[in-house]
Amino acid sequence: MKAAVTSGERSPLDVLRVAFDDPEGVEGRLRVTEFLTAMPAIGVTKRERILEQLEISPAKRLGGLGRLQRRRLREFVSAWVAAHGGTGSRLVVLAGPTAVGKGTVAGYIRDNHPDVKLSVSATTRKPRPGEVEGEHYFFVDDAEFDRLIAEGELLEWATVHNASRYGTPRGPVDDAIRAGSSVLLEIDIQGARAVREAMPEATLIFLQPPTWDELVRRLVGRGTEGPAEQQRRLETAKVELEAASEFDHEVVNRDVAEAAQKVVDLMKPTKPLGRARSRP
Ligand SMILES: Nc1nc2c(ncn2[C@@H]2O[C@H](COP(=O)(O)OP(=O)(O)O)[C@@H](O)[C@H]2O)c(=O)[nH]1
Ligand SMILES: Nc1ncnc2c1ncn2[C@@H]1O[C@H](COP(=O)(O)OP(=O)(O)O)[C@@H](O)[C@H]1O
Repeated sequence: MKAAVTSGERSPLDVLRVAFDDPEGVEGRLRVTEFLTAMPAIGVTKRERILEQLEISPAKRLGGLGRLQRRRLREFVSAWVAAHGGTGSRLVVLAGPTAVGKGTVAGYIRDNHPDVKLSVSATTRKPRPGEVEGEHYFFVDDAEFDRLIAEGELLEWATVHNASRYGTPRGPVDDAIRAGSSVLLEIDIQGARAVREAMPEATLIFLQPPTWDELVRRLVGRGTEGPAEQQRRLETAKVELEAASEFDHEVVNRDVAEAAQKVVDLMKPTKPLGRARSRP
């Protein structure tokens, strides 16, 4: 059974992805105990402490873990792999309601955290003043966007605000992850859901406004939409706010620099577990 976990160049994160995708498959039927013991530098004693810390019963199989247990195990494995010479790189998605400040926070990270890689999306919308080709977006026409979809070159794509299409080029993301870097995708809620489907080990962050009134103020204050479009986007925002519970983390965008720092901190592989938490 060990082969299922460490066969060839497959990382433990790949094994988790396969197990969660197909709970009845070989990897899905692996006991968590077998999976952990096959990882570098984890013996039986340490394994018991880890399972206690993760609050996972030793009898559990990978495919039988609940959503929170899967997330805790994925985060642990990502940190453990990073600490033991693996890549531990992370795909992180930043999404949230329109006008919450995703673009502003992502832009702040691009300008102030040069160590963080940001995915540059393809879009069919026209560039705005100050937007630079290949930095803010790859501006393409509909025919080119259709080609990107047809050739499987997009990790995900969506039509946003019933208008333009936006999509995440797969190549640069795969290259960065393979190189051991973490990558930040600033995309809409639909895109976040698609990434969750395609790459369950991705970390999803929901950017929250401090209050609804502040969100309205930012949308109106931005001045990029007329009253009718603003109203339509506010209706969409109400629905988008309900998606927060599908995300792994929430960050309130009260102050841009503070929110940016919280996102960057969430991109770092979590430290391997410390002392076992005393049970309440
Ligand atoms: N699904 C998806 N959404 C994206 C992508 N890139 C940007 N978006 C989203 O598209 C929306 C519109 O972005 P943009 O036109 O830059 O700015 P906005 O109209 O001022 O919000 C924002 O919610 C972005 O998060 C992408 O690659 N995929
Ligand atoms: N923390 C913040 N405090 C006040 N205004 C903000 C903050 N973050 C963003 N904004 C403003 O809110 C508006 C919407 O931000 P934007 O980044 O375009 O949102 P999104 O990309 O989520 O649609 C912009 O005018 C931006 O300057």
